[in-house]
Amino acid sequence: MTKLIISAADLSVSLGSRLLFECDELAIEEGAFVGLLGGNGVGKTTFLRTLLGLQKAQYTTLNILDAPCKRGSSSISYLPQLKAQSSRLALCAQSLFQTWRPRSISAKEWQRRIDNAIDQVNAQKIASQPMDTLSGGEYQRLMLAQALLNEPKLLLLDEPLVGLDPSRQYQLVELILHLQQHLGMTIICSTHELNPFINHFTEVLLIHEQKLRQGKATELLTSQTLSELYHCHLDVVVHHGRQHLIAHPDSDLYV
Ligand SMILES: Nc1ncnc2c1ncn2[C@@H]1O[C@H](COP(=O)(O)OP(=O)(O)OP(=O)(O)O)[C@@H](O)[C@H]1O
Repeated sequence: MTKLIISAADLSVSLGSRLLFECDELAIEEGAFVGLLGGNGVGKTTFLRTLLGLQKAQYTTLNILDAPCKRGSSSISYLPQLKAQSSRLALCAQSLFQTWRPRSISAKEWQRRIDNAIDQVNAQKIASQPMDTLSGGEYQRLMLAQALLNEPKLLLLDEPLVGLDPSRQYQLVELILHLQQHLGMTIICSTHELNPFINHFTEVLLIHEQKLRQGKATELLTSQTLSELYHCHLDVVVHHGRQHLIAHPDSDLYV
């Protein structure tokens, strides 16, 4: 039987008196590649923060990696959403990553992990450059390297493709697939950029009308479900054996 990485029951998350989302049951299996989808402001980042133990939530069960959800698990890594002016650091990534060595890991082992993570995101050339001089896409690649330093079992990605050109987007998707398929990581990825991912998600979480819903990618990544989710006419079409999402902005909006 496949192991569950996340299991939750009766989960609900509110900010003050405002309910963001709730769900009866959630079960994410080890090795899944999960797309976390929903319109702006529905609570995707808040859901990821909930898994990290950073956001207060109500639940009867919320287990992650066989233990009750808690803050600071070294088996979970998080790549936050890139925001303008994210970096004011004059340090380069190599030096910055050195400062994050946990006491339990030797300097030699940590340096091996740093080199490995930087190699994985193909960022050797920019790892010695001050972080505040990097382009948005370069910065994002190094932040992904940072998320790999702990060799996590669960990787949470919040809009990882923002700021990347189309070629870099597809390269990053290839890297994420490598982490999932060859290193066995379970990955939850919030995104508004569906086309680079649509053929690869195995599972989908939708946040819509304050409900968090889970399903197989084949069941939920359909024209109807996505059109309802984003309140506009979207078609999932197959071209050369691959799915693509096409928007029809001039058609009547769904309400
Ligand atoms: N600290 C906070 N205080 C008050 N409201 C907050 C706080 N953090 C988030 N919110 C609100 O909670 C809602 C959910 O925010 P969240 O960032 O989780 O949405 P999201 O689905 O990730 O959005 P987007 O797709 O735009 O990134 C938003 O309306 C946001 O304004």
